[in-house]
Amino acid sequence: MVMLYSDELELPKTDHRLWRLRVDSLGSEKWEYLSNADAKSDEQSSYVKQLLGTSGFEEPSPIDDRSAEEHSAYETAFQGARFFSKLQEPESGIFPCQYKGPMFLTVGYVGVHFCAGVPIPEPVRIELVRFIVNSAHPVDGGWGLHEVDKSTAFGTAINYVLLRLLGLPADHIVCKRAQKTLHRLGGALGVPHWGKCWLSILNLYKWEGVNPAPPELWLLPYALPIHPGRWWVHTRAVYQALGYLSSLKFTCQLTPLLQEIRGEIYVKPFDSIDFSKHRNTVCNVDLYYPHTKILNTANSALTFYEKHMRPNWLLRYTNKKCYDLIKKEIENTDYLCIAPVSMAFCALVVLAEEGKDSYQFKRFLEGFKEVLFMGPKGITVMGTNGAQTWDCAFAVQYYFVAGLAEKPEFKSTIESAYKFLCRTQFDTECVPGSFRDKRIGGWPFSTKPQGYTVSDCTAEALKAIIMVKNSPAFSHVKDEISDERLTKGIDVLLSLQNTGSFEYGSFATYEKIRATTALEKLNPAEVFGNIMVEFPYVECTDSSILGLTYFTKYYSYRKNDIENAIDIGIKYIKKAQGEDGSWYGCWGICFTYASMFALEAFSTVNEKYTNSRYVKKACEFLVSKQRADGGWSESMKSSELHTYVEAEKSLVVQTSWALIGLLLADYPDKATIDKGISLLKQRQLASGNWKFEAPEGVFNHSCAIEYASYRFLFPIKALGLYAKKYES
Ligand SMILES: CC(C)=CCC[C@@H](C)[C@H]1CC[C@@]2(C)C3=C(CC[C@]12C)[C@@]1(C)CC[C@H](O)C(C)(C)[C@@H]1CC3
Repeated sequence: MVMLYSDELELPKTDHRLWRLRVDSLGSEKWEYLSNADAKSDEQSSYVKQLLGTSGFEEPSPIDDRSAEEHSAYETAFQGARFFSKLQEPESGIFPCQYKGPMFLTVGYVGVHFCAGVPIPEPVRIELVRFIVNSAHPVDGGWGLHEVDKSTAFGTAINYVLLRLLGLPADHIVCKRAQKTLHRLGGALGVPHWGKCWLSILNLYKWEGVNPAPPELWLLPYALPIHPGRWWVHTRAVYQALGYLSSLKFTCQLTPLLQEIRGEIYVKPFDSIDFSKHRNTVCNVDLYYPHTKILNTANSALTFYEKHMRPNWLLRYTNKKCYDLIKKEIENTDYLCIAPVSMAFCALVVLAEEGKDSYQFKRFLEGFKEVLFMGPKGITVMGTNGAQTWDCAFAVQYYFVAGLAEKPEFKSTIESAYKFLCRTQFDTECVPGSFRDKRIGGWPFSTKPQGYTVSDCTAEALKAIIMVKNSPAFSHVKDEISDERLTKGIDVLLSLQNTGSFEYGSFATYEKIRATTALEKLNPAEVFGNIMVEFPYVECTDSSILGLTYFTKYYSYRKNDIENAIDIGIKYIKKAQGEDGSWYGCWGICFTYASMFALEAFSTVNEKYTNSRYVKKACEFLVSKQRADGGWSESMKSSELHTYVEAEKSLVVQTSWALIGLLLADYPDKATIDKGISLLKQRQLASGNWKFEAPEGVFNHSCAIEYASYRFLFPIKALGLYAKKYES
């Protein structure tokens, strides 16, 4: 076991044998801490034992005593699948994972509890502290936007405040180091917009120093491109609630503890600061997307309007409208809201409107349990309430690709993941007036109650389901979902393709692109890129094509529409290819991830290395990045800098992505592929596990996020494809 920083410091730790993960049939994941007595009659699941390293996890026995290199690719995939199947929660069918990385989400959970005066359960408090301490930068003791980032003012200020609110004294070594780093970065005045909002909510900053997020935007005619109903769903959701909170200058009561913290996070005395002068102060280290001139002008005008012109009646009217919209969001997502950032802001709005003892606020407190996730380093708030649908869809597909799905060892893994996918399809529409599209037939990224269709999640889930439905080995469950329901999925998918004036043929994430990307000029978040409107994403376009092409193999429903959609989708991908043959990926790291998806999409329309110049160029790009040890290793820096940057050493997931691309493209040089395959074999432990190496995912160009299942899913696929092609 690695010695964690929190252990070195002898910080309190809970008894990891007492944690249980409760998963319901719709995939909601909630951690519980039991008493010793209760724990005796309630065994930890296999997943939890493995994750927390408590005793009793039964590792698969080694294949035999030959060395890793001597095993075939098929045997390696098989062994990997044996391990991975043990991480499935058998009842629900999901593969839980601590979907962690971002370091700006826990403030939502702690902030809401603090504002409402609701105590955080002691075991959770202890583990929240551990997680933050264990994620501190090893050199300077600060925190960044995400776990593997350099220290920034945002990360350091917010996580410092959290540690203090969670009970760590200011003279604790962890706080002292962090404070020093924060001061070196100029103190909390330099935190970006969302950080300023949180600090203001916590009475540690003043709202007059925060750029406006006027709720009045909701009163504009929808025809205007700037109407928030046209923004990217996440930004829309965050600013809807923030508009309400900031316009009311929502803030919690000043306590002696807060007064102390006020004295710790700035480089000068709190009372001497004129906050109104710091709306645009952002620490250089934090800045990813600087303000445009037009944003600064708009902010100045709006600040003037809010201070001198906004009538009270108008504010009351707009906030009522905002609250109505928030209530709709709550109803559409069963209190989860689209993701934890907006969830916390919405919880505060509900606290303000309905009070701490209301049913609605209590539901939020319950809902928060679903985004907290325990791990060996402690507890953190995840990027979403999990990655359930996404991981199940891949698991089902890749076991099939590798020829494993129908093996007796794995039939129950596939059956329960498939049933989960069938249960997760949307069967209700959103409340009218929510600015949401039709969703019946679609699939989410996480769970059905979360309620948001994602294009590629719909496509990948559809594909996985069709595989099971058409496999004779699973004929007994083929009626779990009707063909008609699949056609509804197709309807949703087709409805998501951009066929208007924006980025013809592409797919975005949750909705069609609703306004020009020029709106990005008004991006106020400072630390993220591409957040204002939906964008054409190559990965989403590729996955959607995969779903559509696979569907046409078995069904003739809307044949012409689908063929046309595939055709314009492929054309879009060709147009989006970079000079060097690669594509920039937005949700995985980075050029390797996107190039794999593109090559897979091409392969389904029979464009391969020998007959397509696009494919040939993409293969050449990938091959040019192979390292001497046969592996690939793209770094998170690629996503930030938009140019290929290599990490220190070859990585299992990166290597798998590159290999999958090359294998599906029928890249002719087997020796190149062999070298990559042997790296995957060597990196596998005898149990079938592959060690976690580096975050695999990313969002908004700047924030890394971990997909814990990828280190199994993609090697299994790569090895399986190889075995099918080269091993008889
Ligand atoms: C800027 C804000 C609001 C931050 C909160 C975090 C969310 C925006 C992130 C966390 C997880 C996240 C990266 C996700 C996605 C969108 C943005 C999310 C929800 C999607 C659904 C986009 C489409 C992708 O292909 C894929 C399905 C992989 C991801 C999954 C996670």
